[in-house]
This record gives sequence, structure tokens and C-alpha cells, in this order.
Amino acid sequence: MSVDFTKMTKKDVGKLFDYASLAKDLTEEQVRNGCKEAIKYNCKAFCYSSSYWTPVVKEELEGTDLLIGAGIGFPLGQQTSAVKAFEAEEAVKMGATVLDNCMNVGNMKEKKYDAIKAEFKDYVSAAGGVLTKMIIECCMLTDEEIKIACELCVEAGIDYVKSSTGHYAGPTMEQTVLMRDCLKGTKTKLKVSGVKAPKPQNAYAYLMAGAELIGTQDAPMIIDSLDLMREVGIVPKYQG
Ligand SMILES: O=C[C@H](O)COP(=O)(O)O
Repeated sequence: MSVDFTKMTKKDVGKLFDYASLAKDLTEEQVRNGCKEAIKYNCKAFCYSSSYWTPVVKEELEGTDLLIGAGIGFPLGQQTSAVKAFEAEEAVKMGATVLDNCMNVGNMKEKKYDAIKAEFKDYVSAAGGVLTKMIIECCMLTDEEIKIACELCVEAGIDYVKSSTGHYAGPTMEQTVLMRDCLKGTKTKLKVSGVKAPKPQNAYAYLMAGAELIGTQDAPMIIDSLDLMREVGIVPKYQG
């Protein structure tokens, strides 16, 4: 289902964004400031790449409705299933309320579907009921592989298929529509990330094409550009 901006306030638009902070040299001060930004822009979650930051993020987001989003197996996804499951459990134990896990892309390339299914099952069970996302890194996949990855996520009961880590290229519009169509009529939603190129404001085009959530380090700037996007007709209308 594509987003209808005509029924949204600018504050509602914030809830279409996960604000990500993924730098390797991320400091506690940056994490705390990022959380404050995410709250200010009414984002859905503050996402960070490893469970390590969970207590700091939990403290900063206390009393808000923002989700605490830990990355799992970030960004390569080549850890064993047991290691990723432990990382998920640990993050949840410390307070994470949503997890962004990375699929083992090589397994998909080699059609090792049983290994993927087992890993997805371990992950959902380790998450223990918090929201689950699976990053499929669709810039590395064929259309057929994207379709199979979506089907396996649905089968495992994963809450979101996520297009990208943001460490490589984002999805094309065609891949976004393909994922949207694969997930149609299922409980699994679509999160698109890697929207930086060619312009971060492309996020709105992805939302209109069927993404239900955008993950980006540029969330504040993209939300701030909403007025301009409306003026030039990229976003039809929104309520104030
Ligand atoms: O988890 C991935 C991030 O949401 C990607 O953010 P980025 O594309 O702005 O680097």
C-alpha cells in the first residue's frame, strides 16, 4: 500500500522514517544527539548498527514512543545463525524493541534455502516477539532472488523485508515495486534504505511506490525538505 500524503501531517511523516546512525567511529555523544534528533523529528525508531549502544539509546528514548533499533550481523550477515541469534537475544535483553538483521547473501546466491530458512527461524525465535526486519541487500540480488527472499521472510513471519544496509547501493524503483508486489496481501511490510543516491529526497518516491518505512541517516534533512518536495510536486499534498 503506498503512502497517502494527503492525509498526513508533517509529524506523521516523521513516523515513516527510521533515523539511522551507522558510522564505524560513532561516539556516545553522537548516539545521544542522534536520539534527540530522532525524537524531534518524530521518527519511528532510532537505529544503530550493533547491540552495544542499546542501553544508551534506551536511556535517551525513555518515555517516548520511538523504537530502539539494533542492527544484527551488520553489515555482512556472514556470522553463524547462532551468533546472530545471540546478538538478537542480547539486544532485546538490554531493551531493543526492533531488530534489523542481515541475511547471508551468499547463501541466497547458492540457493541454500534450507540454511536461510533455519537462520530466519532462529532469528524470529531469538527476537522473542519484538519487531523483526531482514535486510536482503537487493542491489546484489536478481529479481528471482529478491522474490524468493521476500517469500522466505513471509514464511518465517518476519515483520519487514528491508532492502539494504546503506553500505552498498540502494534498491532501484523496479526492485522496490517488485518487493511491494511480493509482499502484497501478507503481514510482512517493506522498509527501504540506501536512499542517498542520487538524492536523499528520493525517499518520497520510494514511499509512493510502496515502501512503508524508510531507513536513513539523512532523516532530518529529508523531512525538512518536505515543503520543497510539495512545492515542486514530488509529494502531492499533506496537511500542514
Ligand atoms: O540500516 C540502514 C540505514 O537505514 C541506511 O541509511 P543510509 O542509506 O542513510 O546510510
